[in-house]
Amino acid sequence: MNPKTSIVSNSLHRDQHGASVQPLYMSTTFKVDLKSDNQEYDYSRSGNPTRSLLHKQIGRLYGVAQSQVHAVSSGMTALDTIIRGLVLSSSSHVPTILAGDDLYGGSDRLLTFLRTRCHARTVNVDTSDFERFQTAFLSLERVDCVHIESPTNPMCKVVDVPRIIAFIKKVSPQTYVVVDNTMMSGLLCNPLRLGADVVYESATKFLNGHHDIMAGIIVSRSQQIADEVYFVCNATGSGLAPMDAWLLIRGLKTLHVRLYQQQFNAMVLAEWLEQSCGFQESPQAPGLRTRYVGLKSHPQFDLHKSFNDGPGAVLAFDTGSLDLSRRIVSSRALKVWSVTVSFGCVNSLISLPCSMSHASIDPDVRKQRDFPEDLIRLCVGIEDIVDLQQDLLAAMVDAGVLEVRGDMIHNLLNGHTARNTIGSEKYIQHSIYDLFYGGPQEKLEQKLSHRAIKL
Ligand SMILES: Cc1ncc(COP(=O)(O)O)c(C=O)c1O
Ligand SMILES: N[C@@H](CCSC[C@H](N)C(=O)O)C(=O)O
Repeated sequence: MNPKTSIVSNSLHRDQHGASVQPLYMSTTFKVDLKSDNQEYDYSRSGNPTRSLLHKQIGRLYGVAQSQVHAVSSGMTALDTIIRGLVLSSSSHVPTILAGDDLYGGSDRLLTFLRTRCHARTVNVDTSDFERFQTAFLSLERVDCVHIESPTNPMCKVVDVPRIIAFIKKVSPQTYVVVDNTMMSGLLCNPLRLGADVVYESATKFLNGHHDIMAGIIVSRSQQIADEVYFVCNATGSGLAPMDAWLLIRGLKTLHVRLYQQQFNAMVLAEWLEQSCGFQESPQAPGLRTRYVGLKSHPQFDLHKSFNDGPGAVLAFDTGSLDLSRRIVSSRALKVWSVTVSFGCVNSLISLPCSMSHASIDPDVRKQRDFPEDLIRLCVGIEDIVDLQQDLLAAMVDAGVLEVRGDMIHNLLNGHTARNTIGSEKYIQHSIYDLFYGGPQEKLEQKLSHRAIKL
């Protein structure tokens, strides 16, 4: 069964009263039957039925057994749990982690903490450049864990996940490959199928989608790895609270419709930023560059498409000037876009990573890693696309990025610019169908007719 169907299904649980919606077990303790030697629950740190239902649902998303899934209190807790369980537990040598050089600021902070305070060795390399990655890997005596994230947050670089995994499995099968799949979610990419050992997500993002809980999920390739992960969850008490697990189960049911609309909006915005909104001719913003893996102009568009089922809904653009970027993000003209960290939510968010989500990376380190300080990140929600375009355009006009000529402002305020020059419905549809199915709508229909089940 396709996960789009199974994660909505009510067959997740068998409630004694036949409740259609999953029950919430808001209980710390469970009565112990001393005569039974296989009682599932005694204490919620060790296990809770609502959390177990969530494990089952995530298992359906990733195609693994419920026992290979663990839900924890945040995405960072997920990474911490994996590292404690699989990397730091080795006492015979200095644990070594090889990670990317464009990764979420909090992950970088945790790896830096391990290096500076916990005697671990962490090395960063541009994982989107396979040759550089390979050289870095081979120069290290022993690597316990390779940590990858694709597309990277926030620069949207693509890592050749299948190639890296194949290489590691060949030259160093004992090295764990850990993938942060937050930017894609299990619906768009399943790194376990590509051979990863452990996949985790900040479920705070797409999986939940409503910015009302913090959560992380860890999915293990084998039961042996899952048992190591479970040991740490139980020992440290990092398991997700029942109410949050319940909310996450609910959020997951709409994952695919949210993601579809979010990607649709992101596709249109990215193409518009790149081609139609007049940036190229803008003398005020000569350094403008759009970064989105859904754009054919992205240098790794084909690579991304080869192992993912969609482009996701995070894009970014450089303006060429930090001052200009600050003016856009802080513009009072922004009414729909909210200046907020995070992504994957139904609401659209705009941010300046250098002073928000990635501020915890030392400015000198950001410089060494060519982190563009003027980068603006857009995390696209499910709102009406024209409202999103108009709002952004108004902020750019306000910030002085775009020159307003003639009737442009009139058109802008009346929505004509957005509808007419950005795209008729047809244009919009083509862009998303093109990406997902490799051709315009007519071809899609042909393809669908072949795929349809003959009744
Ligand atoms: C790619 C990525 N991984 C992990 C995390 C950590 O997740 P959380 O905030 O749920 O701890 C975040 C954001 O916070 C993220 O963007
Ligand atoms: N102040 C927070 C910032 C969280 S950023 C959250 C998210 N991953 C993103 O990329 O926007 C911190 O210090 O962690």
